[in-house]
Amino acid sequence: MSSHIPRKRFGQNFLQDQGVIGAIIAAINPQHGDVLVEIGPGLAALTDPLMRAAGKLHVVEIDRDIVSHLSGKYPPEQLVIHHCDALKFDFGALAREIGHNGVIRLAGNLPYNISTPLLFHLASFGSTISDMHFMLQKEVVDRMVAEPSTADYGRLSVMLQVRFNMEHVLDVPPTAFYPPPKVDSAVVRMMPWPAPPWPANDLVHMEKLVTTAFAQRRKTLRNNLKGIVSDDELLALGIDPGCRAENVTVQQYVALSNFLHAQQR
Ligand SMILES: C[S@@+](CC[C@H](N)C(=O)[O-])C[C@H]1O[C@@H](n2cnc3c(N)ncnc32)[C@H](O)[C@@H]1O
Repeated sequence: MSSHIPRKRFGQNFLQDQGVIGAIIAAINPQHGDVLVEIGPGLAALTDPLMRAAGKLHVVEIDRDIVSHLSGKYPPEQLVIHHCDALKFDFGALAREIGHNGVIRLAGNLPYNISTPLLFHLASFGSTISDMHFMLQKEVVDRMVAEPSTADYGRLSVMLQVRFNMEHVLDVPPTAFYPPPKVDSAVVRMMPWPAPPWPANDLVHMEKLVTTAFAQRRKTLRNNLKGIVSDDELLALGIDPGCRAENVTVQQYVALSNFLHAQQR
């Protein structure tokens, strides 16, 4: 389908570097019989090798032209195409329907314009997804895996690290794509914690708290959480009220959320 004109509004930057494609497939390590789902197959750079290795592949694609191209190229016994918006797609329902014990594997070179909302959408399906491998802007991957007390550490780092064990897999330069994006890219591996090291009692509560804590990065935690928690309560949890949101560890956010949530009940 060399005639396909890449659509900017769908974040279409197609992988063309065989070395990079091989490295991503090696990182995913697909096995025959794996129940694998790819988001945004595009012109099948990853789809083809994933499908061949697993024997069968499900894909979620929004672009009608790409859907008709793929359905003409691959038989439905090998490639099952879900023509829809990944942001609205119910991956939990698909996992219940096709998963191994209700669990699927996910992969994709994600459209960068929706990467953050898509990550939050996917996080909501929890352990129905056994692992995810995604290509994203490098800047987003840096934020996902960031350690506390660094400029990259924020809401995304905390809310993903509490649910997933994450690993930066490789960096990918713009030249690996057609057309080349303006930014560097990176591949990240995300695995739900089998037993969360810091179990949060209510992730919705924690998300609201973390969003409030990071509302103004340069303000102290005391100021951002005014009226929500006292200095004494923060100190009792081992958190310095005079620090900034970026200095608070995931474990401390969990402890704070669990404490405040228990008080509300
Ligand atoms: C960066 S391209 C990757 C294409 C291909 N996997 C590759 O690596 O060459 C992103 C793909 O996601 C698709 N896409 C964009 N927005 C989408 C959405 N909301 N839901 C599902 N697919 C989407 C695009 O049409 C495109 O095929």
